[in-house]
Amino acid sequence: MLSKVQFLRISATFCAPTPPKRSSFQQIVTFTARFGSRMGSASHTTSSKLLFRQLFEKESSTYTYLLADVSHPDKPALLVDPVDKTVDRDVALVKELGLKLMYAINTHVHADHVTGTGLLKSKVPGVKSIISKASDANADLLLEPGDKICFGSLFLEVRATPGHTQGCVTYVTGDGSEQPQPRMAFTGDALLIRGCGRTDFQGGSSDQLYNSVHSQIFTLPKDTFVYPAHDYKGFSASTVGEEMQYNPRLTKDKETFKSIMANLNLSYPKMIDIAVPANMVCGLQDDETKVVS
Ligand SMILES: N[C@@H](CCC(=O)N[C@@H](CSS)C(=O)NCC(=O)O)C(=O)O
Repeated sequence: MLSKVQFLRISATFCAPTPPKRSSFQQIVTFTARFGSRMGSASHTTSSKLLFRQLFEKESSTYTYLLADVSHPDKPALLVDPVDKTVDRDVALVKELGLKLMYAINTHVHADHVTGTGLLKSKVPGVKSIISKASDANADLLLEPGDKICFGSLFLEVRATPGHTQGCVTYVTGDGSEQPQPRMAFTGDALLIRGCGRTDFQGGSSDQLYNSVHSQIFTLPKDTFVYPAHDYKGFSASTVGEEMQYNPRLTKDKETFKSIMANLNLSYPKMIDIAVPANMVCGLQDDETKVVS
C-alpha cells in the first residue's frame, strides 16, 4: 500500500502530461476565469477555465481562496486557508456554484484562528486535508516541495517558504500554456502585501523568511499575482513585481530586514493557545468526528 506522501509524488509525476480521463484529478482540460473579491471584482484577467474567488474572514483578517476547474465535468475545487467561522459560507458557495470540493489546504499551522479544514471534512464527504510535511501537523496528505495538487487540468505547485513558521509553503499555479496566466501565488503569511509574517514563534526565523521570499517568490515572473493569507491594511492582491519594488521590509538588505523583524513588538495573537493545537490536527481533535469550534 502506498503512503500518503508516495501517493502525492505519483500524482505529481502524472499530473501535467496525463491525457484527459473521466474522473477526479490528473485531467487536462481548459478553463474560464471568473474573479471576485470582497472588494469587488479583481481587476485582472487570467486564462479561461479557472473559477477564482477571494473570500474574507473579518475577525482574523484572513483570506480564503476558492479555485476550481469549471471546464471539467466535475468542476473539481479546492479551498486554500479556510477558517472555521466561515465554513458554512464557503460550503454554501461551493454548492451554489455546482463545484465538487476535493481539497482543503493550509499554507501553514495558523496561530490566530482555527482552520476550517476539519469542519469541511465533516460537512463535505470526501474532502481531503492538506498541509506541508515540514509543519509536523496531521492531515490526509502531507506535501513536500515540488509536489503538485491537481484539480481537473489545473494544478498548484508547492514551494517551501519557511520563516514565519517552519512549515510554511506557498502554492503557485502551474507554469504552462493551459494554466492561468499570469501565475498566482498563494503566499500564506510568508509574504503579505507591503509586509510579511512575523517570525517570533512557531519556529520562526527572519533569516529564513528573507531567504524564502527572495528565492521562492521573488524569482517568479513579476506579473505573478500575490494572494496572501491576511491583510490588515485594506489590500486584496499584489504582484511579485510590486512587492519587489515597494515592500517596506523585503526590499531591504537582509541585516536591515532582520532588525525590522526583531523590533516589531507585536502582541501574541489572542487565539494562539487554542489555534495552534487545533491546527496541528487540521482543526480536528482526537478523531475526525470531534471538531474544534
Ligand atoms: N492581532 C492579531 C494577530 C496579528 C498578527 O500577529 N498577525 C500575524 C499573522 S497571524 S499569526 C503576522 O504575522 N503579522 C505580521 C504583521 O506585521 O502584522 C490577533 O490577535 O489575532
